[in-house]
Amino acid sequence: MNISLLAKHQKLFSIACASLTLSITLGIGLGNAKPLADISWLDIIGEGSIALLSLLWIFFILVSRPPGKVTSALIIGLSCILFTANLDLVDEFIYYQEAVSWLSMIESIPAGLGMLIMSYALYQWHQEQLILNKQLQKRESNFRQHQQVDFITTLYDAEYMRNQIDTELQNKAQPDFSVVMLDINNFDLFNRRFGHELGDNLLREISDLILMNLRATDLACRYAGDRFILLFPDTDLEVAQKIASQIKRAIANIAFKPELSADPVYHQLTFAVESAKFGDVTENILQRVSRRLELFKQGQTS
Ligand SMILES: Nc1nc2c(ncn2[C@@H]2O[C@H](COP(=O)(O)OP(=O)(O)OP(=O)(O)O)[C@@H](O)[C@H]2O)c(=O)[nH]1
Repeated sequence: MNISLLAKHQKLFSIACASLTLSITLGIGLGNAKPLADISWLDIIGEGSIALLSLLWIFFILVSRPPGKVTSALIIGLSCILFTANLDLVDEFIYYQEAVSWLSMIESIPAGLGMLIMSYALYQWHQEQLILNKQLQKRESNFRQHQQVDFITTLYDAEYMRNQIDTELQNKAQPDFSVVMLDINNFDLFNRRFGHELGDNLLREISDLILMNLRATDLACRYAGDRFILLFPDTDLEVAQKIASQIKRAIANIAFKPELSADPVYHQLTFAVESAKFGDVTENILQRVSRRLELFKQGQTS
């Protein structure tokens, strides 16, 4: 839930408010109050809860979803339902005059329309989720654990990678996966020159570039500081090396422009690759790839 999202939904917020006020003023303005004895409190509870829940749903959608087609359709659909629910609620307290009996006849139309719009919104939401799932695939393997997500890059952390390597080792008698460790060169210098906040932005941008260059089955995690770790299932050393080189080239060719400056800063990565061996345990693989990376960093050869 993100209350600041409300500011991005001013139009949708106005539509929901308009539906609320219009239904109440229409109902009250065109009718006369019922005597207390004629009021059915059971109906009020039923119809009131529909109106209240529609309002709650509108609120939670507005503070949870970014602007877009799906959010708009959900709010417009719910506002129509809210309109009918409110008219229903209000007419528990009033009698309509003869001249406006049409109001009772048409009051359920917005709800029907709202359900139709909501159905369209839910279908679009489903399509949106399919696309998001595809993007998520490279960020997570077959297990979801949100506490293990790195706050800055939104990649999973080292612990998650350890669990995934454990799973790979347990699943196969002869392990056939490779692991790549990547480190940004001179990241400390970048931090000192441009500040930590821009350093965080750079980590995010590099994570996105890494993800773009992975295959659907690969997994990227943030290992520590300016270090990332990748898991390539069913992949030998040679192929892993090739993909890591593509990532390194992609990042080396991107012109990062910190502080709205037109002067680009280019970044180099150093990486090391290791393949799992028969009888390996996770920590051995991580130590090997980390040691190899340190060697490369000293010579800056990869
Ligand atoms: N902005 C930002 N900086 C971080 C974060 N985590 C670690 N760092 C910084 O990353 C830098 C890592 O420094 P080093 O390990 O010396 O890495 P380096 O400067 O790239 O040096 P080489 O790897 O030898 O090229 C330090 O300045 C840390 O403060 C983070 O989450 N955000």
